[in-house]
Amino acid sequence: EQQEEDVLRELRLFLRNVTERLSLDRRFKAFTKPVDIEEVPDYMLVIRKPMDFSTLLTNIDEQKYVTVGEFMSDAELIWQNALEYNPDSDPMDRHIRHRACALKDTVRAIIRDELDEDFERVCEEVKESR
Ligand SMILES: CC(=O)c1csc(NC(=O)C2C[NH2+]C2)n1
Repeated sequence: EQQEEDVLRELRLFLRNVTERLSLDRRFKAFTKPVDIEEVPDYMLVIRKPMDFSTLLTNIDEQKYVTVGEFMSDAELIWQNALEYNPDSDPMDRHIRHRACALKDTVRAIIRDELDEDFERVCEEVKESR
């Protein structure tokens, strides 16, 4: 009913705000768009489920996420994929792993500081009722 639509609209506003703030952070530039196959041809062979901020925003607008937990499952792919694709000791791999770890800690801190537990509980109840 209407109250449910109000809750999901507020969720989308929160998730868009978080994702847009991450997209503006220069440390996370490598994560803003899907990896370019021309530049990194073997990426799709190694990474089964690519994810990036622009895809998160599209998913939000397509109302894919009913809870913050569902959003986090996709958001976590961004740093998990980067750690998987860049395992070596060479400086470039270490650099992107450092940024992936910074992204993980940044997202977790934002959710801890800015998501009201009661709000997420209401979203979970909407999800269970569907
Ligand atoms: C988004 C992401 O994880 C990414 C984009 S390029 C890249 N890694 C490299 O280009 C090479 C450095 N060792 C492989 N990782």
